[in-house]
Amino acid sequence: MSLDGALDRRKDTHSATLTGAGNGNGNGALTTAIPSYSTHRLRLNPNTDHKPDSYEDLQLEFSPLLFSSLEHYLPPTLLNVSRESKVQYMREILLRYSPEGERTRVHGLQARHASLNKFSELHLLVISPAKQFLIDLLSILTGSEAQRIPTEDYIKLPGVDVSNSVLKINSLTDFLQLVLGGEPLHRELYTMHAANFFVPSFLKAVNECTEESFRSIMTEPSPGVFAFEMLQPHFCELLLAEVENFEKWVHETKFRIMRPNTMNKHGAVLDDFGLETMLDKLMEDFVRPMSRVFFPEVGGSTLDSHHGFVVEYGLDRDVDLGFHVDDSEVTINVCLGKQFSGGELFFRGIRCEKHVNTETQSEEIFDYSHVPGRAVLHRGRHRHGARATTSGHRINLLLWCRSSVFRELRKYQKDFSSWCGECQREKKERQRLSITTTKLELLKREGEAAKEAAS
Ligand SMILES: O=C(O)CCC(=O)C(=O)O
Ligand SMILES: [Fe+2]
Repeated sequence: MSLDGALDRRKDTHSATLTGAGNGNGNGALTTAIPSYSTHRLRLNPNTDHKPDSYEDLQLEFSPLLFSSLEHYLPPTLLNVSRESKVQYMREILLRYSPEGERTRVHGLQARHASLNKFSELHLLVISPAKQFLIDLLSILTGSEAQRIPTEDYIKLPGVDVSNSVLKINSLTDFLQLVLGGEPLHRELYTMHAANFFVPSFLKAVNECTEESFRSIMTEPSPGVFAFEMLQPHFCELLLAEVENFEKWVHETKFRIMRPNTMNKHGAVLDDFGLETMLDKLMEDFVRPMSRVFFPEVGGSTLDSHHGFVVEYGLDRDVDLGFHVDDSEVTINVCLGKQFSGGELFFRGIRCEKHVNTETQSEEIFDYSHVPGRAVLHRGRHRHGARATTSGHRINLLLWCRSSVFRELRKYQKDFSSWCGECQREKKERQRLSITTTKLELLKREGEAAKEAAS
């Protein structure tokens, strides 16, 4: 692999749109022919600036408010088409939620039995930006007024005992998963059970939470790269099965998911299928304590958001990964399995934005071989890539952790010599020059003084 070319800045695609499958380019053809559902797309994040039409005057089988609400989620190209086209498009999507034969009328609205049963036991904590849409959709599905409890952002369903179960909905994807029947396979993964997830040595080190305790379980084979045993084999198996299950569901429902970032064609964003809360805990309670100790100068103690995903390599998947820096302050990369050869990570020194393409010094060259269950912790700005996985399948869990404080402060700084290898070298060079100049100046003065004394 060549490292000569310009290095990539990996960006996640997480904030981009969630799209349905098919070509669905959403043009005006919709007025004359109603394509099958598979061509209908919704955005994951609503366009909040869009002013929706009113549908109050139309005789529709769904609440007019639902159509207005759903409009925010239409693909951009559809926002300005005629109201009739939008209605057709949105009806098609809504009808999908209440397929023929499963439909019933509750309080004059359509509801889907299966969903109704599911929801009747649930207290939904909705964290999604799609909140209002979900509330409207819930009203449709349950046939009664779903209520938002503003202080907690819960949705309460009338006549439902909410004390026993709480289900978090983080995203529209979560919701679709629930409604369309894409149930999680291993629910125990969705809340943090540290004793089941991590190996005892890792738990002990985090509990003690000192540099000494961390170093006792880690190696630092190259400055700023820490490797340690972290995940239990059973947890890796469950997570692999969960990812497989999710991908099967995606395939069956023909949803096209967003890939983890700009450089992968395979893999999945774990946050998008309900693991966001668990991964947030992983960042807060496990990654941040380590980063506070090892990476304080890049916001390690103030990590406050994450992007969590899996990457999948093999000859029939992504094969390798080009030279890049992550869009993170701190990255934790844990190998989940399975059997593979190749796939080594190569590291080439830490750089700030200005120096990202500067030369590598020999002492910055380091290669790391992945081992299932083992984690690598490094700064996001540590330049790296992954060599080809030459046989089998390699699946890794990645958590890119970010600090908004660090990102804000960075805007006002120019010198990053506390972490950037090149800034450090430049600073040392400046110091060396200034010492030499001072020495020369002193010598000159001594010479002059000697001359004066002699004359
Ligand atoms: O394949 C790997 O282990 C590296 C993945 C990586 O660097 C990334 O996803 O940012
Ligand atoms: Fe990376």
